[in-house]
Amino acid sequence: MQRQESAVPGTRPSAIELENLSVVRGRRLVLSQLNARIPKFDITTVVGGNGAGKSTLLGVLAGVINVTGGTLTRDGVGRVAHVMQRTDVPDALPLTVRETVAMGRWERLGPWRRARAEDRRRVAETMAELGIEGLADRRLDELSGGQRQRTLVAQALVQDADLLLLDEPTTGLDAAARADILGVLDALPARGVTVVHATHDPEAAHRAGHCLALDAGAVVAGGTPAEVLGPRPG
Ligand SMILES: Nc1ncnc2c1ncn2[C@@H]1O[C@H](COP(=O)(O)OP(=O)(O)OP(=O)(O)O)[C@@H](O)[C@H]1O
Repeated sequence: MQRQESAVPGTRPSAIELENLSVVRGRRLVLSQLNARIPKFDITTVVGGNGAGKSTLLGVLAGVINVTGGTLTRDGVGRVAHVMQRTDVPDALPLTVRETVAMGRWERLGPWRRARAEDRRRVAETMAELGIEGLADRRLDELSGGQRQRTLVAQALVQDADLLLLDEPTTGLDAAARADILGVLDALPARGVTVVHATHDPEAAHRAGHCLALDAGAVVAGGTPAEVLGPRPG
């Protein structure tokens, strides 16, 4: 039986509520009657095996995958930034790290796409936060996987979005890159950002206020990471 979620009095208000949400992709029902909530100004981790529906759920939250049934209610969610799985991003674009991060500001620029001092400041500050300022003039195709991933996270952060969605951002990274990215995410709720982070990494999944476990396109558990995953590893 599915353990469905409902808002418990005293918990943070929801940024997003999903009710009986279904998604068909191709001819396959990939999310089925899903009920879940994403608490505001908190980190929600999404766990589940390969094919459980994590990326599809992020795509729905990003508004790039259409729902087939059910409802999605947002509250106070304006700008959304989405860091897709690294394998879904072309890595041979002839762009530098600085240009790639600066693309995250495009939506904020006026019709002439002229970066203002504030845009340049946010790009520089975010590259420093992710430890890639020394790579600013390197092209994406000259980076390691971990350096490229830091760049993609920086491009999302610089958008100053209300909702940040990340699909397995630490997969395949060394311990330092992983710790840097997770440390940056930890600080976001206090800055008024709601974070949803799909991960296969048990320790990362615990670094959240809320956790959703998916299996075969359904939420099988939702609550605190300890409730959903058991005690923290280590
Ligand atoms: N475009 C598509 N057309 C048809 N089926 C799809 C499509 N994209 C994904 N699926 C199917 O939807 C299901 C959920 O896929 P999804 O990528 O959301 O899972 P996931 O939990 O993110 O998996 P992983 O951990 O492997 O990234 C899988 O069975 C997958 O084969």
